[in-house]
Amino acid sequence: MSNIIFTSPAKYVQGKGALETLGQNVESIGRKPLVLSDDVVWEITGETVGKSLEEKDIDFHYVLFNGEASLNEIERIAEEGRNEAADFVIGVGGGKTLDTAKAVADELGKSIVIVPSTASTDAPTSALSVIYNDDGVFESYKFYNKNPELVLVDTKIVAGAPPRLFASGIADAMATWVEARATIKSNGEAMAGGKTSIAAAAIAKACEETLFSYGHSAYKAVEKGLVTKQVEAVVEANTLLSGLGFESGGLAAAHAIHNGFTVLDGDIHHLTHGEKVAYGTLTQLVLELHPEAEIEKYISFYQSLGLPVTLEDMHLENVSYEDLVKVGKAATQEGETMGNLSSEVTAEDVADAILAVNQLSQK
Ligand SMILES: NC(=O)c1ccc[n+]([C@@H]2O[C@H](COP(=O)([O-])OP(=O)(O)OC[C@H]3O[C@@H](n4cnc5c(N)ncnc54)[C@H](O)[C@@H]3O)[C@@H](O)[C@H]2O)c1
Ligand SMILES: [Zn+2]
Repeated sequence: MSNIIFTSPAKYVQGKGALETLGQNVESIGRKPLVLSDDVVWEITGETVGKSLEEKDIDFHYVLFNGEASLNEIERIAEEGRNEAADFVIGVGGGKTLDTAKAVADELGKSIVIVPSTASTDAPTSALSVIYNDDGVFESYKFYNKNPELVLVDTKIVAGAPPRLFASGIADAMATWVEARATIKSNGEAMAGGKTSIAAAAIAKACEETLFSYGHSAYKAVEKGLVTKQVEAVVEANTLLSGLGFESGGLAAAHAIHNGFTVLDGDIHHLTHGEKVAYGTLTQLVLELHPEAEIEKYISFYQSLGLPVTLEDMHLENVSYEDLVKVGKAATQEGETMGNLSSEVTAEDVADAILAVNQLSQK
């Protein structure tokens, strides 16, 4: 019997204006960080990051992120880190920036500090990256020995990001309990490499409860750029609860189907990670034979957040059955987390369930 494994970052800080405390929170970690961020995010955060680090005499080297969490991009940035003798890495941005920053830190053998600029995924807390090829097709999960040293979330910045990203983070987080529950039921293994602890299960469950309670009002607040108590709760659910809950709780069909969707060409590539996960979650609920009323509760919640629940929403209204079987093949391939739902699910089962979600959502 394998062990229970629970893993987490050393420290999590969240609040309005938290970015101003970056310097004081990292001064014990190192003196010369490589800071990775794309141009959009750097425009929003660069001045505060710079000021906060300079206050503590921390001399940083900024590198512009090019947009894909690919092995080529990781190698390019790691090379800069070596040349600059960086002694730790700070990633500032969305999921792809953060995943790349984690991989760079691992290459350099240094600590990683994560500053999410959006609550769009549960990437911040985990000790893994999702790696794509340069064209954005899912390639693999890359695992590390250690979680981030620090995750620091400024809710003012996160709430100022496009509401679509916030809704995407809710979708990623809604998958957490659905997938952890399946992993527990099948006695599967979580991403952390062991069985699900009571702690991880409780966190995953609290994640879903928080989102059903406050997700919609938080989304409405973010549409107006407000940081309410509801927003704080949902940012915590999207980031901390979902992050701990998926990594130590387990992924199953929803994320395997998300990864499957990335093999398709076309407009689906313009959807966010969370949007594809939303449809994957509904597909998992169908595969699990949940009562219609239960699935409809998820569908209407997603609809209220502008998340995709039909094939048309997914830009797949003209998709062929063969292409859906391709998605199913990728989702059920050896090593995919579909095994945490059941090892008996076939590519055709996935294709049929994707179509069944579309039918349920038309009602
Ligand atoms: N490692 C993990 O544990 C894990 C978990 C979940 C998801 N992921 C990965 O995360 C990635 C998806 O991340 P994502 O959805 O954040 O997308 P992303 O990183 O591709 O893009 C985010 C976009 O939002 C913009 N942005 C970020 N903050 C902003 C702000 N405050 N204001 C305006 N624009 C802002 C960025 O410039 C960028 O264009 C996928 O690759 C997925 O596989 C990883
Ligand atoms: Zn995810």
